[in-house]
Amino acid sequence: MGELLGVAVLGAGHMGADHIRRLDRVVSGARVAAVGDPDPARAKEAVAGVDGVSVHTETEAALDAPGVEAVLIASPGPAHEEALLAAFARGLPVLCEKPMVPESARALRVVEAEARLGRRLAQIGFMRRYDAEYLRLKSLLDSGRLGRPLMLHCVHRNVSSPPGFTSAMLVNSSVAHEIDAARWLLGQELTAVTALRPRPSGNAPEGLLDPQFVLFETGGGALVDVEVFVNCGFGYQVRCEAVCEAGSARIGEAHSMVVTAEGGAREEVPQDYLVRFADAYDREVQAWVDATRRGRVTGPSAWDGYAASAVAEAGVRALQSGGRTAVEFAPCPELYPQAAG
Ligand SMILES: NC(=O)C1=CN([C@@H]2O[C@H](COP(=O)(O)OP(=O)(O)OC[C@H]3O[C@@H](n4cnc5c(N)ncnc54)[C@H](O)[C@@H]3O)[C@@H](O)[C@H]2O)C=CC1
Ligand SMILES: O=C1[C@@H](O)[C@H](O)[C@@H](O)[C@H](O)[C@H]1O
Repeated sequence: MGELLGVAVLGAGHMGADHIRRLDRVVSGARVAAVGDPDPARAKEAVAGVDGVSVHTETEAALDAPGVEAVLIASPGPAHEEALLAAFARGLPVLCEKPMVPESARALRVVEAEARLGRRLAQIGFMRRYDAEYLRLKSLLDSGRLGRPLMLHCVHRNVSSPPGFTSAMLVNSSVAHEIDAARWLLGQELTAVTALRPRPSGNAPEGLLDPQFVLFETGGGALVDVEVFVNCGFGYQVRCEAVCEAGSARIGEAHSMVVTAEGGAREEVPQDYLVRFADAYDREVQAWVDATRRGRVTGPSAWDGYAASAVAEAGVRALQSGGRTAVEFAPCPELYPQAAG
């Protein structure tokens, strides 16, 4: 391994460009060695000012480029399976943006490929596990001070959805974060889901079921509800309140500035996830680089990625049918000791 971990970044769009900047200027111990994106203009724009990086339009060429020792996948979800399997075939450690693979059958193929290797190579980009507020909530719940958790009430709002965002993506791209966070916070699997569709907002693109209200049941008897609203228009808001036997705890309101002036108080609302979760992405990527340089793989696993996809898939079926839908899981390979979270 070189002095700095050489990373190939696949996908140089919104997230990929931000991760390239992060690897180049924020985290220590790594450098961007190669970028792969079928759109060379986008790739070149993302690497402007980055030294020693080669740009490729093919995944394989980026992974085989000189100096590549690890891979960060930030291409669209449907491209992740191929990229993960190509990284596994080369024994390269991977940080893969969520959703690991949107379809659960294909996500399972990734789990099975890693299990065949007999060692973990993949960390999945559920960055909320690295957010300071989520970490405090997790630590409080784990301490038992509030007793057993009974319910999580979650809110997930985006200013607007990107072009091509579908009704299913509200569940398998946006609520995917709450699915992982709930499994991790509660240490319980999500076993059934019901999805309700209120009247769509007039601000949502024609045909998009936005907002949605998604209710999960857990194996331990808790309930998790999520309001997801990806064209709310006013800001990026992610909240979570845990209601337990002996108290409740709420996160998601403490990261903005309140300006008091001219006879009133105005609270700033972040406009997107790159602002709200900036510290979480930094910690996530630093933890990945540090672990990789020590030859270890930590953080959310390929199994967590598969489980999130299986739960989200049941959520999409529930959205279509309007009924309660049970989640079906494949058996968990021994490589992943903790099935839930
Ligand atoms: N953790 C988080 O909070 C967030 C995660 N994401 C995830 O990051 C990933 C990328 O999302 P965005 O950057 O918003 O998308 P984007 O559409 O802005 O960028 C995607 C880029 O990937 C490129 N691309 C397409 N096919 C490719 C392939 N086969 N190999 C390599 N590159 C390819 C496109 O040309 C484009 O430059 C998705 O998985 C998304 O769910 C996105 C936003 C936030
Ligand atoms: O992962 C993300 C996006 O892909 C998704 O579309 C957004 O709804 C989330 O807020 C963001 O964190």
